[in-house]
Amino acid sequence: MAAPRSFALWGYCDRGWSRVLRGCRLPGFRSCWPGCPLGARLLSQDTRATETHFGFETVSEEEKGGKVYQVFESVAKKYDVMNDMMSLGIHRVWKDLLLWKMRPFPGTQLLDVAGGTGDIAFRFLNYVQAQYRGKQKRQLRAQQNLSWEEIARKYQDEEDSLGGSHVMVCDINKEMLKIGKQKASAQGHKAGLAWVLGDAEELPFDDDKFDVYTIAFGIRNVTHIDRALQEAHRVLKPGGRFLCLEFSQVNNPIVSRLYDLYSFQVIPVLGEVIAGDWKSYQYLVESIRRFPCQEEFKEMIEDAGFQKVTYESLTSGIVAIHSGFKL
Ligand SMILES: COc1cc(O)cc(C/C=C(\C)CC/C=C(\C)CC/C=C(\C)CC/C=C(\C)CC/C=C(\C)CC/C=C(\C)CC/C=C(\C)CC/C=C(\C)CC/C=C(\C)CCC=C(C)C)c1O
Ligand SMILES: C[S@@+](CC[C@H](N)C(=O)[O-])C[C@H]1O[C@@H](n2cnc3c(N)ncnc32)[C@H](O)[C@@H]1O
Repeated sequence: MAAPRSFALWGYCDRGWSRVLRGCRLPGFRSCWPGCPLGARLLSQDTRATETHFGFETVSEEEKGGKVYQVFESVAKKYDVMNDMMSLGIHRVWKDLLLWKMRPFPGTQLLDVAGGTGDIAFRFLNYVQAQYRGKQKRQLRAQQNLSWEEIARKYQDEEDSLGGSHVMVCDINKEMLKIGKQKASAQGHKAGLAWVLGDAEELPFDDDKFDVYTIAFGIRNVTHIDRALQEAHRVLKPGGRFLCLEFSQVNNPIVSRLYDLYSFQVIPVLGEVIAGDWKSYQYLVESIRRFPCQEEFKEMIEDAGFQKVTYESLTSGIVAIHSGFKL
C-alpha cells in the first residue's frame, strides 16, 4: 500500500495559485516561492481546485493541456535549432550531465517521459553503446584465439552492442515524436528504441517496469505535477531511479538580473525570428518563472514516495537535476 499522500492548502498570492501549507511532513505556512514572506502575501484560500496557470495566465485545468499541446505542435520543427540558439548550445551540456549522473550500463531499461525529439534517448543509446564496446574490447583482448571474422561479427551487431538496454520515449505530442523519429533514422538509431504517445500523468505502462525514469524540460508543462511524479514512482522497479532536468531558481542576484533581461527581452524575439512564434517562447519564459524552486520541487518528489532525494544546480541554478530512488 502506498504511503498516505500529504494534503496541501492552496492560496492565492500575487503570483497566482500556489501551495502554501503542506500537511503530513512540514505543517505550517511556507513561502510559495523564495522571497514570498511566508504567506504574508496570501490573499485567499483555495476553493477553485480546477484552476491552474499557463505561464502567467490563469486558465482552467481542462484548458491547460490543449494550450501546451498547441505550443509544442507549433514549435516542433524549429525546436532543436531554437534550443541551440537560445542557450548557445549549453542545453547539450546539461543533457550530457544528466547522462553522466545516470551512469547507465548495458541492460538498463530507461523510460524518457516528455522525451520530445529524442535528445535524452539518443544520448542514452550512445552512452550505453560506448560502455558496451569498451567492455567488449577488453574481453576480446583477453580472448586471443578468436578469428578476424568472429571479431568483426561482434562489432557489427548493433542490437548486441546495447547489451539489452532499451529506451522508451513517451510524449503527449505527435509532432514532437515525428521529428524525433526522423532524427533517429538520420542518426542511425534503430535498435533499443521505441516511441509511445502518452501522458506523463497517466503512463501507458505496467507497474515496476523501468530501471530509470527521466524527464527533461517536461514536467514544467504538465498540469498536475504531483500525478506525474506518482506515475514515475509507479512505473519504476524497486531500486529504480528518477531523474529530472528542469529550469530552476537562479541563486546569484547578478546572473538573475541578466537572465531575466535575457529571458524576457531576447527569447521571445528569437522565437519570433526563428520559429515565427513569439507566444510559445513567451510561455516558455513565464512557465520557467512559475516552476517551484529546487527545495520545493525536492519536497514534491519526496511526497510522491521517492527517497534519498537530492539535487544539483547547474549554471547558477538556471537549471537543476533532481534525483530520487524508489526503495
Ligand atoms: C515552448 O517551450 C519550449 C521551447 C523550446 O524550444 C525549448 C524548451 C525547453 C528549453 C530548453 C531545452 C533549453 C532552452 C534554453 C534557454 C531558455 C536559455 C537558457 C539560458 C542560458 C543558458 C543563458 C543564460 C543567460 C544569462 C545568465 C544572462 C546572460 C545574458 C546576456 C549576456 C544578455 C543579456 C540580455 C540583454 C541585456 C538584452 C539585450 C541583448 C541583446 C538584444 C543581444 C542578444 C544576445 C544574445 C543572443 C546572447 C545570448 C547570451 C547567452 C545565451 C549567454 C550565455 C552565457 C552563459 C550563461 C555562459 C521549451 O520548453
Ligand atoms: C521542452 S520539451 C522537452 C523535450 C526533451 N525532453 C528535451 O529535453 O529536449 C517538452 C516536452 O514535453 C511534452 N509534454 C508536455 N506535457 C506532457 C505530458 N502531460 N505528458 C507527456 N509529455 C508532455 C511536450 O509535448 C514536449 O515534447
